[in-house]
Amino acid sequence: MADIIDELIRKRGFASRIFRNREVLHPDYIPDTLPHRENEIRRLAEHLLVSAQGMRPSNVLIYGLTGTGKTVVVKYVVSKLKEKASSLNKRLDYAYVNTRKLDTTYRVIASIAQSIGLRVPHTGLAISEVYRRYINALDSWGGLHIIVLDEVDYYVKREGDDLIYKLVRANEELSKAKIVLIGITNDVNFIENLDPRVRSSMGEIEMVFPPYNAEQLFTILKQRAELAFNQGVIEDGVISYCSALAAREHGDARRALDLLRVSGEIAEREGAERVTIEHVKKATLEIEEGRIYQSVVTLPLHQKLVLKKIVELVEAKGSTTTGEVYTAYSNIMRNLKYEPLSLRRISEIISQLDMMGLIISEVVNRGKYGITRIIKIRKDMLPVIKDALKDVEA
Ligand SMILES: Nc1ncnc2c1ncn2[C@@H]1O[C@H](COP(=O)(O)OP(=O)(O)OP(=O)(O)O)[C@@H](O)[C@H]1O
Repeated sequence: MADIIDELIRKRGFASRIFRNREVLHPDYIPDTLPHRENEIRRLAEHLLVSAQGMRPSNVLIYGLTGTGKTVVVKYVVSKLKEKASSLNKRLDYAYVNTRKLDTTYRVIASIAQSIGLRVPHTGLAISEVYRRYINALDSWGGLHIIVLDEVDYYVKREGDDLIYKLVRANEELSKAKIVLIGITNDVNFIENLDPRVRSSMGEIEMVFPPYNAEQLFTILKQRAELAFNQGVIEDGVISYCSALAAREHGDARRALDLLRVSGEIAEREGAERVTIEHVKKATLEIEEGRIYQSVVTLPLHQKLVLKKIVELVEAKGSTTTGEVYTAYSNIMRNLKYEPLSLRRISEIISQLDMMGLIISEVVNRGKYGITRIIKIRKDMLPVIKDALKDVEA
C-alpha cells in the first residue's frame, strides 16, 4: 500500500504543477477588479451612496443572462461600501441571500435578521415575529441596510411576494434606519409577474447586464489565469479558445472560468506539464457530460422510462420513431401494471427531451406513410445517459 502512495508522490509531488491558487477560479471568489463592468459598478455604487446620504432609498432590479457578472458586481460594490463605511464610522451593512438556496420565507427573513447580528432560532418563531424583531433591531442600529435577494424570481414563484412587499414598505415604519432592496434575476419577465404594488417599488431602478463578447471574456480569463496557474503552464491559445467557446454560448463568464478550471484539472490528472487546447476539448466534453448526467437523473419517472426505451431502440437499430417508442413504453407500463400515458403525452415528452439536448429528433415526411419523427442520440453521449438511467428498472 505504501508503494502506491510513494509512487503517486514521486509522480505528482506535493505542490500542484499546474495550479498556484485554485480558489481564484471558484465561483464565490471576488476579484480585486472586474473588467468591463466599470459602468455598472459606478452606477450601483452612486445610487447606494445617495441612499446612504439620507435620501429616500430606491430599490434596484438587476437583469442579465447567467454569468454576466450580476452577483459578483453586487457583492463587490456592497462589500467595498461596507468596508469604507466602517473606516469612516458610518453605519452601512448588507445581507446577501441566495433565495434559490434558502428556500423558505422563514429562512430568508432569518438570514436577513442574522446579518445585523440578531440571533434567530432555526424554527419555532412566527415569520411576523422574526420580521418585527428585525425591524426593531434595525431601527435601534440606525444605518442603511442593503438587502440583496439573488435569484429572486425563484423565491417569488415559490413563496409569493408578500415578504418583498413588506420589505419595500418597511422604510415607512423605520425612523432612524433605512432599507434598500437589490433584486437579481435572469428572468426578464420576472417583473411582469409581480403584484403591481411591488412592481413599482421593486423596479424603481433597473439595470441590465449585457453578455460578454469573446474579447471581454479574454481579459477576464487572463486576469484570473495569472493568479490561478503557475507561470508558463497555460499554452498559447488556450485562453482565447476558452473565451471563444464561452462567447458562442451567450457570453457566460462562469462557463469560461469553469472551462479553464476543468482544463487545468484534466492536465493535472494526466500529469501534464502544461494546459493545452486538447485539455480544453476534453474539458468541454466533461462539462457537457456532467450537465447531461444531472439533467437525466433529475427527470420525472415517465420521462426516464421514455428515454430508457429510446436508448435501447437506438442501440439496437441506430435510430427509432415515436411509434416504436410508444409501443415499447406501453409494454413496460402494462408489465408493471400501470396505465400508460397517451401517445400525445409521449410525443410531448419526446419534444421536451429534444429541447433539453438529450436526444436529436427530426420530423420527416414519408409520403403516403405520413409524417414521422426520427429519433437519435449522440454516440458520445450514450454512455453517460445510460449511466444516469442505470437505476431505472424497466
Ligand atoms: N467582469 C468580470 N471580471 C471578473 N470576473 C467576472 C466578471 N464577470 C463575471 N465574472 C466571474 O464569472 C462568474 C460568474 O459571474 P456571476 O456569478 O456574477 O454571474 P451572474 O450574472 O450572477 O450569473 P447567474 O445569473 O448565473 O447567477 C464568477 O466567477 C465571477 O467572478
